Amino acid sequence: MDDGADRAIRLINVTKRYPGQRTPAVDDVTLTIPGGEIVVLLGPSGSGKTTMMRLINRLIEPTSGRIIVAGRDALGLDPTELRRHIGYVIQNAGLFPHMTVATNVGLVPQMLKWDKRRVAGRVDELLDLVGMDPATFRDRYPRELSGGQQQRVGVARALAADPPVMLMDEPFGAVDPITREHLQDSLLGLQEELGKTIVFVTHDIDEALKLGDRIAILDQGSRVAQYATPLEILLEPADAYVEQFIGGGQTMRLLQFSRVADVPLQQVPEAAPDDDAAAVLERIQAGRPAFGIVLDEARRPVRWIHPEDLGGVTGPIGTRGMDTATPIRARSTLQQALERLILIEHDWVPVVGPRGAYQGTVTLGTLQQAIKEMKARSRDRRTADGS
Ligand SMILES: Nc1ncnc2c1ncn2[C@@H]1O[C@H](COP(=O)(O)OP(=O)(O)OP(=O)(O)O)[C@@H](O)[C@H]1O
Repeated sequence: MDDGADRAIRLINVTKRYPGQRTPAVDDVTLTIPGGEIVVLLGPSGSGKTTMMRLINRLIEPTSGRIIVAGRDALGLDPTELRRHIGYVIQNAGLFPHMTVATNVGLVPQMLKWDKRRVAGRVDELLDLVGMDPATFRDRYPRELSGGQQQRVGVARALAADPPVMLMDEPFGAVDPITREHLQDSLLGLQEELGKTIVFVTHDIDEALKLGDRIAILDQGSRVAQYATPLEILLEPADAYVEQFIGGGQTMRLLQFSRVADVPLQQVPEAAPDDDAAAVLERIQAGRPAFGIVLDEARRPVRWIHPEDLGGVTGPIGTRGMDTATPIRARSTLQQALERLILIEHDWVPVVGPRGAYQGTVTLGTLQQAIKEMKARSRDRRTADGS
């Protein structure tokens, strides 16, 4: 069974002291990055994040300590061999300006002496994967691309030899906020498909919360102030340093990255257009507030239905009721649910899962309750720990 252990990265008592520097850039750091996860290194300027990345792919050597990549001692491997197992993406993509997109993306396969046709096939496949049409983009030069497109090409290049490990050093730091969101979403989509071990460096707490399966919050010398899931960091910051990093707005952040799928949804009576009006009326009258949802034969939400829609009606309910408007997906964040609730006329939104099938309903009350419970659980845990 693959539990990710063979793709993990381990830093064991790693120290890096640059020549002539009084304090080490990385000071006795021990950290395990589990295989198949996105681990975000979050820390202020100068905390040694880039140094850690460069140590992992052996662009620089540690002063002391051990680094294990995918089960092998990185220091015992030939650096070129090691870098074949590690994709590296940096800010501004680091594309070679005098090479076309195709040449940039195909660099590593070419180095590995793949034949021309295989390289070309792989380049097109990768451009597709990062959402760029190969026919449009393969012969362009980096200067003929937007910043976001350059980043996508940078990601494609890093994925070229299908490395199990990806190091991403502020890859989206230099693009506008909207492009940045798109790039983050497409990274999450890619990761769902590829399951790489990804180390991702950022200054931005929101980016860290959105992307990280775990986040390592670093202080000077890469001291690990806290290493935990986004939820744990928000609910139980380890110390004042971490608290200051999270800043205010803890509740907004909980809404921002918690998913609708993770909270208990309200269940309301369900009906089909063929159901008998009197029977449906009886079922929905019992609820508080009294309403139900009409689903089509694929369980997709169609209409909300209230007692006043059904008074005196005989036979099937047919098209009575009010359109549900667009449902939200279970994968949406609570913040997206809140935004939808504020924008629409009624106070509830249907939630759908795969193939648009109805799963439950979200209301302002659902959101309020979910946040209260998250906070209470964390308080209880802290009390139980005696901390
Ligand atoms: N080649 C070098 N020679 C000497 N000192 C260096 C070198 N590279 C980095 N440093 C120092 O090591 C420390 C950590 O630098 P590093 O670039 O790893 O930090 P960082 O967390 O990535 O910062 P930023 O977020 O600003 O990129 C800094 O104090 C920096 O000045």
